[in-house]
Amino acid sequence: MKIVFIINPTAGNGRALKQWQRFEKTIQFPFEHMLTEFPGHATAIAAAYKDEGQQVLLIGFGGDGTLREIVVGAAGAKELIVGSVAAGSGNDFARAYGTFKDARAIEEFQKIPRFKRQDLGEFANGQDFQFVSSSGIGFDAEITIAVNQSSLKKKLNQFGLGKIAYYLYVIKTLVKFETFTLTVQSADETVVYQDVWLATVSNQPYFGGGMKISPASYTDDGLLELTVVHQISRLKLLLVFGTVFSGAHTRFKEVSQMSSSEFRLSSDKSVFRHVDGDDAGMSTQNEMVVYAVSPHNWLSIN
Ligand SMILES: Nc1ncnc2c1ncn2[C@@H]1O[C@H](COP(=O)(O)OP(=O)(O)OP(=O)(O)O)[C@@H](O)[C@H]1O
Repeated sequence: MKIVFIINPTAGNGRALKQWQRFEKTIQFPFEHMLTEFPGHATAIAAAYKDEGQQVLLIGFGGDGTLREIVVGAAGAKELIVGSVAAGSGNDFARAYGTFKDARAIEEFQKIPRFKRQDLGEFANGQDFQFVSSSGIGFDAEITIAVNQSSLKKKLNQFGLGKIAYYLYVIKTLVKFETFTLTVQSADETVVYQDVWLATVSNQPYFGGGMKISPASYTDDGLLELTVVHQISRLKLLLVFGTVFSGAHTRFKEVSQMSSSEFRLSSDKSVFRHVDGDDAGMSTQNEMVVYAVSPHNWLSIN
C-alpha cells in the first residue's frame, strides 16, 4: 500500500506546517508527501492517484476543509482510502472518521488495513458542492464566513487568540442577524419553518469544532439529517448553543430534526452557506436547493 501525505500548511491557523515537520521526523516507512498551494489543490492531488493500480492511503494533514477536498478527489475510486492526522482548528472529520494519532498507528494500519464505505453529501446551486460532515445556511454560516475573512482573526492568531475572534463574531451576528422563512421538502412531507436562525444538513454528528449538532447521524446509512433552529429568542439561542456540545439541544422545542435521503430547501431571502465550515457562497432567495447523498461514496479508515 502506498502512503501519501497531503499537507495543508495553512490549516490550524498556520500551525499545521510546523506540526508536519515534527511528524515527518517520526516516520519510518516509505511515503510521498505534497503540500497544498491553494484552495482546491488537495482535490486535484487526490484525484491524480486514481489510476495508480494499487491501494493508496491518502492521509490529510489538516482540518475539515482539507479532508473534504481530499474526499471529493478520492470519491468513487475503489483503491483510494482516506485517513487523517488532525491538524486543523475544528477537526470534526477526525471525530467521526477516525484519525492517526502518530506514525506508528499508520504503520499498524498498513499491516492490517481496515476500511469502510462512507456516504458523501452533495447539492448543486449554480455549481456542484460536496460535503463530508455538514453543510448549512444561516446564522452559523454567517459567523463562519465572517471569521474566515476577518483580519482581526489573523492578528489575534499571531498570539494564539484566534478563538476570541470567533466569540466576537458570534455576538456581532447574534445582534444583527435577521431570521428567514425556510421551506423543507423531504420524501414524506413539506414543512414551512418561520423565523429560522439556521438549517444544517448533516452526514455525521459533529460540526463547528466538536458541537454534536446531529446526534442521530450515521456516516454510512444512506441518509442525511436536517437540523432547523427556529422561533427562538436571541438569549435562548445562546443557551441552546451552550448545550450543543453534549447534544442536549435536541430537547428544545425550537430545535427540529428529521432524517431523509434527500432534502429540498428554499429560503425567502438570500442567506450565507458553508460546506464543512468553509465559505460556500449564498443560497439565493426562493431558489430550491436539493441536498442528497451522492452516488459516489468513499473509503475511510476503520
Ligand atoms: N496553500 C494554501 N493557501 C491558502 N489556503 C489553502 C492552502 N491550501 C489549502 N487551503 C485552504 O485552506 C482551507 C482551510 O483548511 P482546513 O479547513 O483544513 O483548516 P482549518 O480551517 O484550520 O481547520 P478546520 O476546518 O478543521 O477548522 C481549506 O478549505 C483549503 O481550501
